[in-house]
Amino acid sequence: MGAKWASTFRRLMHPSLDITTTSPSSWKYLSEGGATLVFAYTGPSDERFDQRVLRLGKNFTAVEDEKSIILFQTEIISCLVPQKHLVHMEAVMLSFSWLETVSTLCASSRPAWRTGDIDLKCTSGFLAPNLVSSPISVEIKPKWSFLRPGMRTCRFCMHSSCRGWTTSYCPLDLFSSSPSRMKNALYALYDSWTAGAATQNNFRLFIGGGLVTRNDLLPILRRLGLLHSSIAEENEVRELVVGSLHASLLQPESLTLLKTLNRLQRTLDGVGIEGLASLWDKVYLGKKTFGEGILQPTLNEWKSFVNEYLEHQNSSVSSQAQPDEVHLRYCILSYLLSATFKDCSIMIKLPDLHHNYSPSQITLIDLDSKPIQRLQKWLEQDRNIVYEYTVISRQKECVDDLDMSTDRLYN
Ligand SMILES: O=P(O)(O)O[C@@H]1[C@@H](OP(=O)(O)O)[C@H](OP(=O)(O)O)[C@H](O)[C@H](OP(=O)(O)O)[C@H]1OP(=O)(O)O
Ligand SMILES: Nc1ncnc2c1ncn2[C@@H]1O[C@H](COP(=O)(O)OP(=O)(O)OP(=O)(O)O)[C@@H](O)[C@H]1O
Repeated sequence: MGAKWASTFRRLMHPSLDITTTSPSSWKYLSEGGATLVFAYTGPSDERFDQRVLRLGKNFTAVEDEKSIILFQTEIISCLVPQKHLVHMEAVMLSFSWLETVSTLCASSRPAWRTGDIDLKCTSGFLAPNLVSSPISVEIKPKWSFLRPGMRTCRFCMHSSCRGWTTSYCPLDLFSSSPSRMKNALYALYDSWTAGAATQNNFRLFIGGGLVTRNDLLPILRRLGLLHSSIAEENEVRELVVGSLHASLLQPESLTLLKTLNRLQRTLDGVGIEGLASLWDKVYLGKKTFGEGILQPTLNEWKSFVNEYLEHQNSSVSSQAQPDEVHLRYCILSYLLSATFKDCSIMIKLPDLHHNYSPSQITLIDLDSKPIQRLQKWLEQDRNIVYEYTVISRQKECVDDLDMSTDRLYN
């Protein structure tokens, strides 16, 4: 056991911060996803909590415990993504009654369509830096950034069409490194956000530390003095937000991060879910259904996997092609990790709306490991998406500029 790992582990097993010493009302509901709820600290100044968020797991979801989540990020994800684009997380102690009060207090702030509640039985949660405490921050959940071999339409565009979403956002534009295509992607994200599709979660705007809707946007920008008095039209605000975001994503650091995310998603996807299912059949010869009896990887297994993956990446040696259990396990872990990167979000702190030159900050969040039991769900989901999409008469052609030649692993 390395010294760094041992000290991380000790801190995780014995979180020193007891959050129940703060008032539950000091934690303001900020946002949520399918598996967690996130609260911002708004209580009396306290250096342990100022500018921090608390992330709490939901019940009825297969979320790993906080210690495993943190170790997965500090020991595994940090080998693949530069630390400057990751949040530092810290475990904190919780109690049933404290969580119960937080749950009651936040009920009216949550979107009606979101299911699940705080898991009251959790004894620890985690703190992370508040990435939306600056005047303006944007969250983009970019989703799958590459075209699967043999496909003409990307997974996101097929999926949104099947869900009846009206959006022209295509992740391949966002990841293209082409300024004009990236700008189109940002306009598309912004426009579907202003169209008010509540369940579309690819774009969120935070102003003054809170989530805003299209209706709040102008008044809040004015109230916080973030808008020149000459700006009166919503369309002008659209130009300012997209322009500022565009400038921020065109900075070398942002472009490199987008390339890294694209390459991780693409290379870890490996043989794809169909390829994985057929590899499974070759190994088990019909004796086990896809994913049956499979165990969540341990931290050590993840470490070995990442080492092997990085070796293959740097030497361009492809993984062993024999259909044996070891190779199958490698491909499964690879796919599982790709699922994490396909579902993460990018948080961008914008300096302001009127100056596009100041440095912004770009961070990846939601890099938890996915439950291995989802393999069968992913197979069925992808088959359904492709099946439903193939009956559509006017299929979209997404453009994937695969150019990995200039994109080296950062480490
Ligand atoms: O399957 P997808 O692509 O729809 O992704 C799910 C997301 O749906 P989305 O397409 O972003 O609306 C879904 O997001 P929402 O709950 O819709 O915001 C979750 O992120 C889900 O992962 P988890 O349950 O939090 O581990 C995601 O599930 P996984 O595919 O990561 O298992
Ligand atoms: N460090 C942070 N600072 C500010 N806001 C955050 C932070 N971490 C998460 N959030 C907000 O909370 C939301 C939920 O967090 P997160 O994406 O980690 O949860 P999740 O349940 O795993 O999401 P999903 O269902 O999309 O996988 C994010 O979409 C974001 O809006």
